[in-house]
Formats: sequence, structure tokens, C-alpha cells
Amino acid sequence: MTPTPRLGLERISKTYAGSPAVRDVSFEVDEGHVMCLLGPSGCGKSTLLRIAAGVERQDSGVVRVDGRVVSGDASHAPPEARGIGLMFQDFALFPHLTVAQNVAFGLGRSLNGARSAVVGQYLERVGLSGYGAKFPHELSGGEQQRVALARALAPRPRVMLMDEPFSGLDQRLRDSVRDETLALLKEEGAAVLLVTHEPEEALRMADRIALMRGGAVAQVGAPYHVYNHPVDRKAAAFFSDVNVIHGEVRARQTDTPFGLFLTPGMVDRADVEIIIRPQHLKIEEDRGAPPPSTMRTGVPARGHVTRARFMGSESLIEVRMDHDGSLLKATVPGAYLPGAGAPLWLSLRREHCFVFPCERQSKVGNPWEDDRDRSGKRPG
Ligand SMILES: Nc1ncnc2c1ncn2[C@@H]1O[C@H](COP(=O)(O)OP(=O)(O)OP(=O)(O)O)[C@@H](O)[C@H]1O
Repeated sequence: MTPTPRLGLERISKTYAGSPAVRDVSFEVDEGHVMCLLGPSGCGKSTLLRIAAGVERQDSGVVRVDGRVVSGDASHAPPEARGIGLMFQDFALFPHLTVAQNVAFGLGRSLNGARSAVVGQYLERVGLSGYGAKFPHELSGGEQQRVALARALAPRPRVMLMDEPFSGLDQRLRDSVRDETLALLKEEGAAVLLVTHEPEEALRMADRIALMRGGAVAQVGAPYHVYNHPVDRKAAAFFSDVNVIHGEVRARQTDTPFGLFLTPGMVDRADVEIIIRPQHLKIEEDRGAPPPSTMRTGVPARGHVTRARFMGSESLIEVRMDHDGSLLKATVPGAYLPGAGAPLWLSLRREHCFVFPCERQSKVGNPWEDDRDRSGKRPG
């Protein structure tokens, strides 16, 4: 029997003054799992989180915690009756309360013996034993955030809702606080819904990512899946720079300077885009003759370096292609800095290419031979 999801959102919609902020969103989060709501500013992430928390009410749809309806047409439980923990960006510890009193806040205001023991236990878990008598202003940003985490965890919430909780921290502190937080939440078995606009954070923390756009979920899946099987060009481009190579369908295939791509199901003269991330371009130096074509990398095409930059763990090389003057970006591990103007051969690692209908269809109305949803197809 499949366990009941800790958090369930079913067909949630919300409109502000006639503008939809969330459109028909459904998903579930299981015990010990982290779901990241990822998307650009204004796509509806925080609204959805506030609806899950109960500080906002949806126009339609149902919110469930442990299978129990906490908000629907007929009922709407307040945040404190939902068994949820909240951690927001401005985690706002109470400045006039000590660390221990802050952590105890969710357990009842006064610190009796039993509560003190729980507070001590959670301060220890976040590595702040002995900090109970200090006031928030005596702590670093990272320490304050860990107190906020202890405060959110102490009531042992079934569901933890977090809105950009780490964005106030500098990069190095953020990595450690976020990893520690995640480990703790998993140990506690809480279902976590985490809002972020940073793809790296979502890839690093999530068991599943819901990629949002315009109030709706564009794609949902495990980080590996969402990264490697994007539903469209925008979904691919949300995680990294992408190169776009244009082509036109002829007899179910598309010819490009990098070789033929199979485009079954697409009508003649449809414009297509072949998308590839910079790390999946293969670079070879020009030694007079083109390198051989292979099944994996197709036909190499020549270009000239316009710029090479050292980025630390990798180098970024921009190449102006001879065939059409387009600019392609490639990254390679380590330091590789060919001079401007150097000729190079580029080829595409086929298994990492995505072929989509061109977003601005011009010549043909519908690129598909039938009307099934074929988005996210991989090339043959
Ligand atoms: N209380 C509100 N009143 C009116 N409009 C709102 C309200 N809250 C959100 N909106 C609008 O709803 C849309 C979604 O906003 P929301 O804050 O959920 O986006 P977001 O993805 O969390 O963005 P960000 O990453 O910038 O926080 C936006 O167009 C926003 O302007």
C-alpha cells in the first residue's frame, strides 16, 4: 500500500485582481522528501507556499496534510492547526528573547522543565549547545538561521514550508547551513516544500523539482530528470546557458552543419531548434583536416575563437561558426585558453541534444504531424 503523502495540493488556483497567480497546480510531497518549487520571479512560488501554509486561501482546490483536508471549499484551518513548520527568508528571531526562548516559542511561551529539555535537544542538533542564554544580535547570520531552524523543528512539524530560507547567507555559509538543514529535516521525516529561484539550490536539495512558469507547473520530476529531459527550450535554459542550432524539417529529418537529426512526427518545413548545453559541445583543435564524424558526435563544424575565459573549475570558450556566423559557447574542465581567432572544430554530443519545434513557428502552423503532445523529444 502506498503511504499517504504528508502534503497534497490538488488543483490549486489563485487570482489577484483578475490576474492568475497560481493555475491548477497539483502535486504531493512524501515523508522525508524535499520538493523544490523553482521558477523565475513572479511565477507563483510564494503564493503556492502561502496557500499550503494557510496564510492565504486559494480560490479553488484542496490542501491536505496527512490525507486530511486542511483547506477546501468547505473548511480552512489556520496555519497553527495544520501541523506545519515555516521558515522564511527573513526568519526574524524575536530580538528581545534569548535563543532558548526563541526556540521554545513554538512549544508554548514559558520555558518549563520538559520544554527546556526539548529546546536543549534541538539546539544541540543544530550545533548551538551552550548558546541558549545569548540574544540574537550576539549571533552570526548563519547561527541565527540555525536557531530559526531549531525553532521550526522543535514542534516536530509533519510538513516544513521554506521560502528562500538561505538567501540571506553568503555562499560558503549557505552551502553548509543548507546541507545540515536538509540532513536534519530528512532525519525528522518531515515533508519539505522549498521555494527557490536558484537552479543550483533546487538541484542540490530536491528529491523532486516542480518547475513553475506563469503560475503553472511546467515540469515536475527528479533533479536528474528535469535537467536531462527538459520539456522545452525554456525549461532547458532555466538550468544553464544553452546553445541553439536552427534547422528545417525535410522528410522527417533535419540537416544541420553538425549532421542529420531525426525529427519523426514533424511536418516538412517546420522550423526546429536543437538545444545543447555548453559542457556538451566537443572541441577539437584544427590540424588542417576535419576530425572524423562519429555516431556519438555527428559531423564536426569549424569556427574561430572569439573569447576564452578562465572560470576556476572550467574554461568558457566562445566560438563564431564559419557556416553562419552564429556564436556557440562551450565549457571544458580546467584551464584551456586558446587565443582569439584560433580555429577549432566543434561537434555535438548527440545524447545530450534536445530537439524542439522552434518557439516562434513561422512557415507552418503546427509543427507536428498529429496533435499529440510531443514536447521534449530527443533526437534520433
Ligand atoms: N497579495 C498579493 N496581491 C496582489 N498580487 C499578488 C499578491 N501576491 C502575489 N501577487 C502576484 O502574484 C504573482 C505571483 O507572485 P509570487 O510572489 O507568488 O511569485 P514568486 O514566484 O514567489 O516570485 P518571487 O520569486 O519574486 O518571490 C505575481 O504577479 C505577484 O505580483
